[in-house]
Amino acid sequence: MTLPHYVRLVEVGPRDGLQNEKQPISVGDKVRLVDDLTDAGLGYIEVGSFVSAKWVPQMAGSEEVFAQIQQRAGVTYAALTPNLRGFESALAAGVKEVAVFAAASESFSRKNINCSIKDSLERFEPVMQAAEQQGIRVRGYVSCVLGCPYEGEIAPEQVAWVSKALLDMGCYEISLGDTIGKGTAGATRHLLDTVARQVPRHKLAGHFHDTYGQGLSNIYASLLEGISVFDSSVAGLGGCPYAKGATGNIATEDVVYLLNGLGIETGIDLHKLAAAGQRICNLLGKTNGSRAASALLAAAD
Ligand SMILES: CC(C)(COP(=O)([O-])OP(=O)([O-])OC[C@H]1O[C@@H](n2cnc3c(N)ncnc32)[C@H](O)[C@@H]1OP(=O)([O-])[O-])[C@@H](O)C(=O)NCCC(=O)NCCSC(=O)C[C@@](C)(O)CC(=O)[O-]
Repeated sequence: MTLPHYVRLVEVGPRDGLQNEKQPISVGDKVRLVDDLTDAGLGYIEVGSFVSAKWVPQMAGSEEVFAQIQQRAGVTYAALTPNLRGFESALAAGVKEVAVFAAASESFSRKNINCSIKDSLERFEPVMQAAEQQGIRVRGYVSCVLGCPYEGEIAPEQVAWVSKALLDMGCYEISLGDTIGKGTAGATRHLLDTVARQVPRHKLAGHFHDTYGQGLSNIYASLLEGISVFDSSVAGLGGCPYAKGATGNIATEDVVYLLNGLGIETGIDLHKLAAAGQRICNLLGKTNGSRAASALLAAAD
């Protein structure tokens, strides 16, 4: 398998990265992060989510964040919407692309969005219809594709089934989430091989959390399987409120460093990205989760 010439990165730091933070983060600080990421050359930024503030308090204020960010032409600024109410709020905030999120695990689905997988797909139907009417593209997420914090192993066939359901519903791309970061390169290849029988590879994206330190190798395994879209989080921020112990996504800086080494184009300025990641880490009082950024910043001192 030849590697792709271009990889599209979906920056999920402002959403997946910040949603799990315990301390309050001001709208201004979220806006600054998104603007820094735009300036670093990210072409797709998941800015926030329109979910219940009781469930995920940190995402309250997404409307204000959308109102205040400096949107650059050609960059996609997206939001998560779990139901029609969320979609309508996103629309009112001027959001041009949304994502719905399902799970391959029944238990995780109930913990995360308080309903079964089947009910979640039914909830997404009106979102899909409204989005089509408004000309808004919808991305689909599937969580727990390489393991569930409540059920353990998840059959790849189950992931394929949920992914196909989202595709058939109208999602233009399906992001496969290793929510607990337990997957290995071997498991990733096996998963992709199974899912690709139901969903074409060019419609799949990889969303790897780095809990077990396997994120980069899972991305490389996915590249070998013909996947060219990856979600990542600046400075490796994040976790999942419904997956105990899960760390952030693989750090965007580390992915860019990997891709640069493979001669794969991303259009991202690694130095600006590293500075953006360090700025938000300083603000949160966190250690930078990107090895590449930490090394670059230390070398520049
Ligand atoms: C889906 C619901 C709302 C169902 O929540 P529910 O309690 O089943 O639904 P409900 O309709 O009974 O609503 C409960 C309350 O929420 C309100 N509500 C209802 N909808 C909305 C909305 N859109 N925006 C704001 N408020 C809303 C509604 O008005 C009501 O308010 P109350 O009457 O109690 O004051 C809830 O479970 C929820 O918000 N869950 C959030 C889950 C979440 O954001 N999880 C993290 C993102 S997913 C993720 O991180 C995984 C991913 C994508 O990164 C991939 C991976 O790594 O695996």
